[in-house]
Amino acid sequence: MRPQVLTIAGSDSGGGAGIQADLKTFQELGVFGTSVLTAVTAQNTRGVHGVEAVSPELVTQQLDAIGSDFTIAACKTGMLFDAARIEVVADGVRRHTFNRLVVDPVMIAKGGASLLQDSAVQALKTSLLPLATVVTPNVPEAEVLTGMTIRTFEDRIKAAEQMLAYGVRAVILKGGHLDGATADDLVMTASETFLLSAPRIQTSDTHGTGCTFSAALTAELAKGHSILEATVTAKRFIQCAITHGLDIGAGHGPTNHWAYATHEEAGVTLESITTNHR
Ligand SMILES: Nc1ncnc2c1ncn2[C@@H]1O[C@H](COP(=O)(O)OP(=O)(O)O)[C@@H](O)[C@H]1O
Ligand SMILES: Cc1ncc(COP(=O)(O)OP(=O)(O)O)c(N)n1
Repeated sequence: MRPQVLTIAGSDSGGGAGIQADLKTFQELGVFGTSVLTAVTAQNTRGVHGVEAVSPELVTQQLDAIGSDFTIAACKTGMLFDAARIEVVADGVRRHTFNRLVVDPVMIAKGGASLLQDSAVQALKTSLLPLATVVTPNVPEAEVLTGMTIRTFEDRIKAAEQMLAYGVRAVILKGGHLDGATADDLVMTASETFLLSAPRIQTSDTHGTGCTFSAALTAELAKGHSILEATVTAKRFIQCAITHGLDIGAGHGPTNHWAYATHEEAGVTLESITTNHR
């Protein structure tokens, strides 16, 4: 039987991010995708033009519909909108024992639109992160979660250590927003730290990179792979998807969810890092 997975996220009408990116990624990686919608955005490659949240009651009904009928091998969260939705999602994850949980702490879209209310950050930290197997912040999201300014490599290590202390099993601090010839993601568990790197692709077509990466990670965890194995495959998936972009729309275009199946991936490396933490 195919592993069944769940994404709890917002809809991107443009199809490059959110629920749509997650389901395309699940399909490409051979797992059966289900979804719980938290919000609907009117969105295209140019930006977010409108947002409306789904009621907490309907979020709960969706979670219960999935949890009572499917065997969810892994689950991810994306856009959660506000503290009320975070609380019902955390409650549903607990009640239905969705054990392998990837939290992509989506806060701001590439165009600058807010996808999470500022007042929801505390709920994210105290209600959802303690349930998470992996949290996958980009640098601005990690700054909000830790209250730190992240500039140097040391800052990234300290921020990841702080986020581990929120109760997650692993932190992937993504480097898409940094400069440099490579896009480097810091991967930290309680016992090990790694730098996962790939050549940085010069493109503005990076809409939905974070959603796609976390969905690929979720799919691979659902297949029973370790956090590290799943992370490496997710990096390969997103590297192919960015490298072979689709040039759709006039703004930040979507990545190519088909590319992993049809192209060789080149250049992903994993390096063990020695740090002072346990
Ligand atoms: N231009 C790029 N070239 C190669 N990899 C990239 C590029 N931009 C982002 N990535 C990678 O895509 C994944 C998502 O990261 P990021 O873009 O930082 O997330 P988000 O979409 O949440 O801001 C990470 O593995 C990151 O290193
Ligand atoms: C509905 C919805 N969810 C999430 C995002 C953000 O996606 P992300 O992968 O972080 O990509 P960018 O916004 O950085 O392109 C979104 N835009 N919409």
